[in-house]
Amino acid sequence: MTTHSQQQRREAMPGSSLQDSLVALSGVTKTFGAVRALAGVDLSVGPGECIGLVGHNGAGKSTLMQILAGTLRPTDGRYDLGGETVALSDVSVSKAQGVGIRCVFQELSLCPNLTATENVRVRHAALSGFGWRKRAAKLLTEALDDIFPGHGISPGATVGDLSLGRRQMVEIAINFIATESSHPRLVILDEPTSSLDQSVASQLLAYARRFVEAGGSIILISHILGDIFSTAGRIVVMRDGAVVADRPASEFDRASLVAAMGHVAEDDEDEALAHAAKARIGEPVVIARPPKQANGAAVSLHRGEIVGLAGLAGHGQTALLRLVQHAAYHRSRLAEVRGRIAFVAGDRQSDGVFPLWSIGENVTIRSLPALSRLGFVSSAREAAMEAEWKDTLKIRTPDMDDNILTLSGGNQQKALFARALGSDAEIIAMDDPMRGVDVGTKREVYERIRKEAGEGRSFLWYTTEFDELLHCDHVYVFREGRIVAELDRGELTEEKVLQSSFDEAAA
Ligand SMILES: Nc1ncnc2c1ncn2[C@@H]1O[C@H](COP(=O)(O)OP(=O)(O)OP(=O)(O)O)[C@@H](O)[C@H]1O
Repeated sequence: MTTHSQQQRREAMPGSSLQDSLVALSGVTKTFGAVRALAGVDLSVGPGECIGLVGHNGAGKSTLMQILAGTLRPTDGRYDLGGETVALSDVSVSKAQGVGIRCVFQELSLCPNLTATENVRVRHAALSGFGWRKRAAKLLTEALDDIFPGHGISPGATVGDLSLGRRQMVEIAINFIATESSHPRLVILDEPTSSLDQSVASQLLAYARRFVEAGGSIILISHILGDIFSTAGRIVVMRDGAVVADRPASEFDRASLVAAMGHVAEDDEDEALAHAAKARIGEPVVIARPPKQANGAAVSLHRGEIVGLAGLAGHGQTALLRLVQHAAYHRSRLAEVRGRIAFVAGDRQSDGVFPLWSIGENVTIRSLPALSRLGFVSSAREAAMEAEWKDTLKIRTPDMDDNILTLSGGNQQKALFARALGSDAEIIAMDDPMRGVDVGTKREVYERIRKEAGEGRSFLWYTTEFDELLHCDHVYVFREGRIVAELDRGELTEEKVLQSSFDEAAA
């Protein structure tokens, strides 16, 4: 832990207190043009440590990790690897990898047109020569078996054909592979559970604990505070580019951690839990039957309702949302949609963000007809909409004209929310949209969804987080592409959802 007194000692005896650490940063700053992403950060990581790194969207967590992993150079400060100071101009991925630092980034970095085995080869150059394919496949399968028992992933599968969750599992496994020339000593996991369903996420966190017990180090970034508390021995809190707390996890509870991040402590949780399911009145605005459903069951959504789609990831929920979206514009024998619909993508990289456009353009694109007069888009109205949503969802940027990719991951997701919520759509379909969104913003979005549902908007919401289902009026649990249970708000429990998700007989 980098306490104040350690800091003073470090200043008195340069380098001495850093010698035991695998990697240590002091006074590190990073600027991107006018944006100061890091404002003098100290962080050291020793062997056998699991550090939970938390903070609001745009606090600087990913930037800090990119510096640790050598993919970004600090603007200023000091960078020590294995007790040796590295000149800032020499900070590089190969130097960091040389001491065993690996990073699983938030935006997946596998090559989609290669197989999982070939991606292992890309990451581990040592796997070359005769028989590399066999060796790489074996190492990958062993790592997957160790971390995600029962994963069902074939090493010969093309990555682009795998679900987002499975791609994430391959990416994680690749980073834990040890070869003759390289062993993982510090693995950075930047929101690793955001695309995994709960049972797979638990496997990963259990593996992380075993890795740390065996002397390895982990930095875990997550907005799911339960993940942090169950896994980290030490918690580092970042706010506006600075570390504002760095203490043993046992010294925090949920409320003090949320407060340290700068969010208002939550006291309104019960409000969500207490609300009763809305009575279903009139005709549904959406009715959709999964293609594999044999018994006639269908998802129905009424005006002003929040309907949740639950179950393990990849069991047909996203496919149903796509079916509904398609049916809004084309005739379909499986789905009927009465009303304008907007979609909030979960896989923002491939489905949501227009990467060459500005933040503002990404927000307003769905609303251009409403912002136009006599066929011309009014730039004043466009700017007003951008300003309103920047403020409402606290999108952290100095300028909405900046490219969308300059935003942190969570802030990109907020822009997608703004696009849908700010549009004139009567129905909002959401594909596990809260991935990577910080605790404070999530609460504001939940509140907004409930308020808008109260005013008549309808929400069809696929989520992998059980707590989010508590905001729904009705929940449909999916398994193997079919609806296997329908639960009213009053009868919803985590146990029932899990039971239906796994129960063979239920199908
Ligand atoms: N390439 C870039 N160009 C301009 N600004 C950037 C760039 N990368 C990051 N930033 C800015 O740096 C700040 C920190 O971003 P960072 O991604 O580190 O945040 P984070 O804490 O990881 O957020 P999240 O929880 O949303 O992932 C943000 O204001 C972001 O907009």
